[in-house]
Amino acid sequence: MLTIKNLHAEVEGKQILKGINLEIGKGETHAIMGPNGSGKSSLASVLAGRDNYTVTEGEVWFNGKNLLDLSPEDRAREGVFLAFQYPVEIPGVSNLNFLKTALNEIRTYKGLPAIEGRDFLKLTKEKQQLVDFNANLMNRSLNEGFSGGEKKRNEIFQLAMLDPQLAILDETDSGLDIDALRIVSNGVNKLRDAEKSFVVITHYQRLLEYIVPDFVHVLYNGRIIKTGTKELALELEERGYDWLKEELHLKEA
Ligand SMILES: Nc1ncnc2c1ncn2[C@@H]1O[C@H](COP(=O)(O)OP(=O)(O)OP(=O)(O)O)[C@@H](O)[C@H]1O
Repeated sequence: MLTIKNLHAEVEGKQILKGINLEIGKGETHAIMGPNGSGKSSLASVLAGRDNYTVTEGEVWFNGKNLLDLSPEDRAREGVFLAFQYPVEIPGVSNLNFLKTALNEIRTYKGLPAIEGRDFLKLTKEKQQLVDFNANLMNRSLNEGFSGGEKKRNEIFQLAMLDPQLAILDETDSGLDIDALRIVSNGVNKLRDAEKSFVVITHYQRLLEYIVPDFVHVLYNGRIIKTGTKELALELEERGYDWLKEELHLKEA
């Protein structure tokens, strides 16, 4: 479903991604770990199409389409979803209106009619219960005044509502209390199925005890330097990243 080949990207003239290769199959969950500044969020941004990044080399294919040729909006309509590390507040736009507009954009793109008000409310209730999202937050302005954890939980609610094929979760666990971490992880697990793929960016192995990945990749200085299974995350938690640099004879970033 997603193939990344030799992806290089820069921001403000600085090379950040230096040859990423990654293959994500349908229904798979991949975790991306790596030291601060290694390029994890940059990879998420490039996949979502943030315009301050310039792709200088490489290819990204999503379900047979050249993702890099598509606008950020069309990537979202095609089924790529990014849960932000720092979700933005949009005062004056209610959470529900935002979701209805986004959902209808996707439906129109797929040639489907706009969702009926009644069906939308039914879907909202169903998904709100599925991911255990506080109903009171749904009518408020999008993320305005939400606590850090509420914003992260809202990202998962949006994910449930929009039902993308590929969800990229950028440090969704940061800022969550212990209960919220479990709730958010349960929400993600309920959304996992044979058709949907997840890329989970995290610093902590703890999250991967809840959302068990099929693969764990280590991103270092703009490249994936090691791939393993969930045991690799455990090893990183115990040993940090320095041993890997030594093992692979890598220079400092
Ligand atoms: N707009 C920008 N201008 C200049 N440098 C940038 C910009 N955005 C990102 N960078 C740099 O790109 C590098 C990679 O950043 P990125 O946020 O992708 O790392 P990360 O692996 O997600 O880090 P963290 O774990 O700290 O979130 C960093 O050195 C960062 O300073």
